[in-house]
Amino acid sequence: MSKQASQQLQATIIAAHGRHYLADADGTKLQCVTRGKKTNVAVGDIVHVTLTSPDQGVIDKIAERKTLLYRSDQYKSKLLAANLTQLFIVVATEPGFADDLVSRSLVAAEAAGIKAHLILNKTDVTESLARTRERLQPYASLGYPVHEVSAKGKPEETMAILKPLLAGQSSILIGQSGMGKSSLINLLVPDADIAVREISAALDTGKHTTTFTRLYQLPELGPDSSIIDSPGFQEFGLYHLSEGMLERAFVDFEPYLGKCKYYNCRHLIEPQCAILEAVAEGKITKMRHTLYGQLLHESSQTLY
Ligand SMILES: Nc1nc2c(ncn2[C@@H]2O[C@H](COP(=O)(O)OP(=O)(O)OP(=O)(O)O)[C@@H](O)[C@H]2O)c(=O)[nH]1
Ligand SMILES: [Zn+2]
Repeated sequence: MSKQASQQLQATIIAAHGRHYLADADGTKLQCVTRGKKTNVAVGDIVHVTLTSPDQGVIDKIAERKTLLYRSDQYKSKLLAANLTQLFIVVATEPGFADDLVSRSLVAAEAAGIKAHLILNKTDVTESLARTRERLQPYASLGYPVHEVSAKGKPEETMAILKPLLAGQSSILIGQSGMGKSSLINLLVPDADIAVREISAALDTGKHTTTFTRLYQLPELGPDSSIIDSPGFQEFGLYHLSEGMLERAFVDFEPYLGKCKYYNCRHLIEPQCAILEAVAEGKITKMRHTLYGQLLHESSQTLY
């Protein structure tokens, strides 16, 4: 009699907390750990798991990723999610949103090869609607779609707008705290709260915290439809982007790249720089160029 081979399964990582992961293998939830001290697994990863008990396993292999979204600080980069096809930045009429965070999210999406959209929530707050629309105009001009919704005021209309956008896609919602991200998730995933409690228990996060990224399948929108909810954050560090990646992640720079006098132009103070000329002519906004300069500076500060 041969010893029974330990069973291997393919699963999707649906939540991560430190080195503890929760994976979904055709509906069965598996608590997983990595071998050694590796923390290179992201929510959305397709993994091969060797079972150590009916609901526990070890991650042996990560399948090749289609995309990988990061953020980073000076010291390390952090995997946000794998295999995304699109990213939604949630902003609201109230409280006000930070342009810096929106712009950084757009740059991160471009660098990862992920389509980016904006969602303007709380359109029922009419006092600040016109002003917020105005603030979003520069992003719409860059070609990023802006979808107006009201999770609390018009839940059905909101669902009707979002569902077709999410069908067949792997999406992530990101945004600052208070924009209504949880309200949108609760509309799209009615039992999200229960799932969060289950995940917290399985990952032993200690309390019913929502400070972890988690993936929800959206089977009613067709196969391969899922949405990832990430904790609200106030910063989006992009220290990991190289200079070459940065200039390409600014869609508004595209028509001018390769047209500077110096092939290695950094577009900061160089003479006959096509980007600086476009800024002077108002074809690239000062806000975007300033952010580019800031990100270039950050990318030179990495300690890893
Ligand atoms: N007026 C109005 N308020 C909304 C709407 N959507 C959400 N809110 C409110 O905005 C507040 C924040 O909503 P949440 O869904 O908790 O926001 P969040 O972005 O998940 O915030 P965090 O949980 O802090 O990350 C709550 O008081 C919601 O009731 C909306 O469409 N209109
Ligand atoms: Zn230049």
